[in-house]
Amino acid sequence: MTELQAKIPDDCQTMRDVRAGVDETDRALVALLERRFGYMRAAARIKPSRDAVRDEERKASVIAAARADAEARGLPGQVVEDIWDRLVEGSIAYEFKEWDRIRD
Ligand SMILES: C=C(O[C@@H]1C=C(C(=O)O)C=C[C@H]1O)C(=O)O
Repeated sequence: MTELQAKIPDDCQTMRDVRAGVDETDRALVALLERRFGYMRAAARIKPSRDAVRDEERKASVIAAARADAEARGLPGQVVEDIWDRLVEGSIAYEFKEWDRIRD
């Protein structure tokens, strides 16, 4: 990942500073999503059965870990849980598409 240039939040003095920080952070998050979706393509390649794509037990554990991590950092747990629910559902949909695509 490229190095971050924007001011840290506590050093921001203007909305220009804030928005530069938000935009830079968003680009970094999307780069991490690119990596995470790459693991979904790997899972689609590795899982032998289509039935294994959706794993509810793993989904619950991934979301609980994100929530616990967020709360330990002083972030709102419910917000992070909701984001992760959407992220994992989107990941599962992506993994299904990929599973079908490589076996067609
Ligand atoms: C990548 C996996 O496939 C799915 C995607 C998950 C995720 O986005 O974290 C979690 C559970 C699975 O339903 C997996 O089984 O670990």
